[in-house]
Amino acid sequence: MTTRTPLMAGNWKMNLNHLEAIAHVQKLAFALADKDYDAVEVAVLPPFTDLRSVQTLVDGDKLKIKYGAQDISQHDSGAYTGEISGPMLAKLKCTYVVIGHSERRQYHNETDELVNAKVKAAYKHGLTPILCVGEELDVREAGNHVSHTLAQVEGGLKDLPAEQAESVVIAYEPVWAIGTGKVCGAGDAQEVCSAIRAKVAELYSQDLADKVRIQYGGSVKSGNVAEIMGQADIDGALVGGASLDADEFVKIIRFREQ
Ligand SMILES: O=C(CO)COP(=O)(O)O
Repeated sequence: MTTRTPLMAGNWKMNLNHLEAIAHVQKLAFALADKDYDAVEVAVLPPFTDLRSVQTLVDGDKLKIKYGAQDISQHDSGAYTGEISGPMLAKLKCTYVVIGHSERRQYHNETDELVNAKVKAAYKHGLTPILCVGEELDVREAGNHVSHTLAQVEGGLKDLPAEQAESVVIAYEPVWAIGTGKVCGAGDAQEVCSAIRAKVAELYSQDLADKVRIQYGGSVKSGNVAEIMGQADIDGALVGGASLDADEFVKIIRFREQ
């Protein structure tokens, strides 16, 4: 059985300017410094405009905190006003990039085809995708949450070679649980996450599927993280709102101490 290091990632969404980002990462680093947190990988996912500042801080102070972006263009360069490319993110030494977040699917009409192109663009430039999948409320109420989510997994990973797929992070984020305070029950989240792992095994192999980290996201807080992390197929959390409060995010990172 492969041991997967949990990944606790803070998706800041469109919050914190670059000065606030510096203060926030310093606070996190300070709070995490007194104890070893090697057993958990920690990442922040700030807006693009903060990345250079976060990089300078992480590099300068040799912090173990990793960072990444919230989106990537499928193109390497060219006339794509407002877009940010893989080479630009790689130059900033980003480790991760969020791809296909439900807010981008919803407000920017991102399709599985585009998400798949972005996943490939990330790997082309040495970035690890955090591929977001998950159903809307009506889909869950109709009982189609598993098939809907698995179709997104299959679409996002289409034609991706095994050497790349084995390092992908998949974030299961039921849309109805994002920012609503309605956390998906741990058992319900496990049901979908185990189905995601089975789908990855079907697409590649059981061995590869055992290496892939699957996160849960949607109203994760210090009060519910331990139960979520207690599930066999949940290897971390993608945290929105609660990651903007450094003390709360540190409690989430230290879920084992609860
Ligand atoms: O969308 C999310 C993380 O990507 C979850 O957001 P909340 O934790 O604010 O519900």
